[in-house]
Amino acid sequence: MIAILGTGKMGEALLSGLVRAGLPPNEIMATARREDRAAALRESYGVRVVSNAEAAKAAETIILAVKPQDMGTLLAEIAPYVPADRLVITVAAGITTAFVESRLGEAVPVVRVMSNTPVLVDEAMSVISPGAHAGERHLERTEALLKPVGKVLRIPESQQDAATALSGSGPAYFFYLVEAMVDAGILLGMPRAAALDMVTQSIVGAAIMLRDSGEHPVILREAVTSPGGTTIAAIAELERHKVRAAFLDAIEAARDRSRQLASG
Ligand SMILES: NC(=O)C1=CN([C@@H]2O[C@H](COP(=O)(O)OP(=O)(O)OC[C@H]3O[C@@H](n4cnc5c(N)ncnc54)[C@H](OP(=O)(O)O)[C@@H]3O)[C@@H](O)[C@H]2O)C=CC1
Ligand SMILES: O=C(O)[C@@H]1CCC=N1
Repeated sequence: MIAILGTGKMGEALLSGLVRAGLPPNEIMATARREDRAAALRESYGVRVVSNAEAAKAAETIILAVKPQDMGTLLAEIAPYVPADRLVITVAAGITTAFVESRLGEAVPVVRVMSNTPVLVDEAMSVISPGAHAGERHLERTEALLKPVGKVLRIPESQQDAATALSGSGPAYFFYLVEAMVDAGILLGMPRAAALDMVTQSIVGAAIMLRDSGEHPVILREAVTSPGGTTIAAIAELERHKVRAAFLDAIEAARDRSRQLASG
């Protein structure tokens, strides 16, 4: 039995992935804070929505998917019901395995995961790190859960905040870029729907080339950038506005915010 505690956006994305991967709904439990949310989850996935205590008691694998700010309260609630033979997976930004271990009060195996919302289309990037009491079999169990919904990479926990900033938040940067490019299309007089189509297909095409060609992004960009042409005119403006420096600063700010989150 697998339980997802705090089934919001990320918890539901993981839940839907488990169901798509063929896990029977009667082997999944979910928890929610509001009854309307609980009813919606029951209705959409056919899973049992129960209390946190009930889920913690019954599940061999417990996935903690509340916001970092709610993690202390949730852990205090479930601590009496989590013996050391369980696997606890935390997907919250900034929450360390040590934070979870210290509150569960037993030698509970904890694996920290940072995934992202493309889990909804089986294209997640999930990075995983073991806590003090988690071994190879716990990592393998975590990988088995996450591999059907995307790519999984093991990283040292010291890199989790950076990974949160890069791939956890990453999809938001691309959506933001798409918004900005569509606005540019509107500025140039393009209908919104056509602009969105053009930008979306360009980002999908570019992403697939990047993933499947094995080429470095610089080579791929250079192939688009004709001497004296249109692309270099745009790139000159991006450089003038220090877009690369903005990305470096932005992702560093996200990493710093991830580090702060465990302290509320
Ligand atoms: N969104 C994303 O792209 C990603 C999010 N994450 C991580 O996932 C976690 C959840 O984020 P996200 O899904 O965006 O946030 P949400 O607010 O959508 O999800 C959290 C859910 O937990 C519920 N909740 C809070 N406390 C309890 C409790 N004690 N018992 C039961 N349910 C509870 C909330 O209920 P209510 O609706 O009533 O507030 C909410 O539905 C965070 O820790 C975040 O860092 C990680 C990677 C990507
Ligand atoms: O914005 C956040 O805090 C979460 C963590 C990574 C993506 N979303």
